[in-house]
Amino acid sequence: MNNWSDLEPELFVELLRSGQLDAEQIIDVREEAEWEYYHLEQSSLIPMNTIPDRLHELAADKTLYIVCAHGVRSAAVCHFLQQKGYDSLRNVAGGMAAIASLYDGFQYD
Ligand SMILES: O=S(=O)([O-])[S-]
Repeated sequence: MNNWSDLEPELFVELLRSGQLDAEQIIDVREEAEWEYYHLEQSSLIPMNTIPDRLHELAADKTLYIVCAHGVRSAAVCHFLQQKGYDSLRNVAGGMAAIASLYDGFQYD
């Protein structure tokens, strides 16, 4: 059974705007260069390939919103974290490309 689900970017941006999410909850799993190109202030950069070594940095008691560029890597990370026992995970569908456009009209790619 899946312990994670996709979250539509519109709903994610609503949560973001309402100030309900903190940087500990928004995990950006892209690479550093992608992060430098565009990122959300209130997010944490933990590139996908570093996740296995950095599990201790992930809050186990909060819902985690996993983001990447388009939602592919983040889905893989959700799958991995589920196997590690995390049970409140959201894969933000469409990734930063969708979020950037909805949140501040930025054309990501
Ligand atoms: O970031 S991505 O894996 O969706 S291209």
